[in-house]
Amino acid sequence: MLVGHQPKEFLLAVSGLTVSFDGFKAVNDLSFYVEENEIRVIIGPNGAGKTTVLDLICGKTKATEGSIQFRGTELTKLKENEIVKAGVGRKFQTPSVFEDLTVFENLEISFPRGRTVFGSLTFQRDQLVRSRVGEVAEMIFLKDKLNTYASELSHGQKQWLEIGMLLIQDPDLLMLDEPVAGMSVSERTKTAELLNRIIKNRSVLVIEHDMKFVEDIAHKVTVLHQGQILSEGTMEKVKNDPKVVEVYLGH
Ligand SMILES: Nc1ncnc2c1ncn2[C@@H]1O[C@H](COP(=O)(O)OP(=O)(O)OP(=O)(O)O)[C@@H](O)[C@H]1O
Repeated sequence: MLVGHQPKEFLLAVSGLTVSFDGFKAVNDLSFYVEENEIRVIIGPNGAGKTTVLDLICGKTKATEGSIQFRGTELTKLKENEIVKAGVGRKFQTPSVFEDLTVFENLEISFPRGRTVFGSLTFQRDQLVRSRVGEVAEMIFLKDKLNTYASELSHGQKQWLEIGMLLIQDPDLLMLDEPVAGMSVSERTKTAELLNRIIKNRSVLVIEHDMKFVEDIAHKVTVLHQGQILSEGTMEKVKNDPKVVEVYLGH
């Protein structure tokens, strides 16, 4: 057993993770480890099990077997809302911002602990929320759009706003499913900049197909194929791995 050997600094330790859908193992005995302040990218062909891995971590899908340890907490036993409270934020592929609210309001309603605070604390809380909204808006390049309705934002700006709505909750692990799909080249560059900035306080787990973007952000890449790891390491290493070229990059 390697238990005593496993270093403590992993933020996320996935081991022996398996999920069967009517006997079909979409994720099959998968193990990988994400460090603090790491950007990990999961790549792989369609149907490899990438989205299912994020579904398992955020509790949307329950594991058939295996373990997901997050800072020592076993996530497979928790409900989705408990996993969010434990510090895991997940963004889905399509933006789900509130179109008829402004950027400010979208960020404000995402601030944790709800809006009802009684008595003298209200003022302090308002100040805190406003300053945090300002900080996050700056980070996601929307500082000058605070009063703009989300419906008027570009697709890329909506994606950033949704990242902001997660950031305002200060998660320790942020999971993003194809964050740059549909973005312009300059928006992609800015998104890479954004991710590199936000990992000072957290780790990021990204599913991505855009290899240029993966090169720009990944500290480490995990290549999935048929629910298992085909290859793992730096982008340089995996892109030169003949197995990866054969099943994914060569196509
Ligand atoms: N709830 C479910 N019930 C049955 N089968 C499922 C379910 N969720 C996923 N699958 C199957 O598991 C496999 C992995 O799907 P998944 O969406 O995780 O792949 P992916 O790597 O994210 O693919 P893509 O790049 O196309 O998004 C697919 O064959 C899919 O049909």
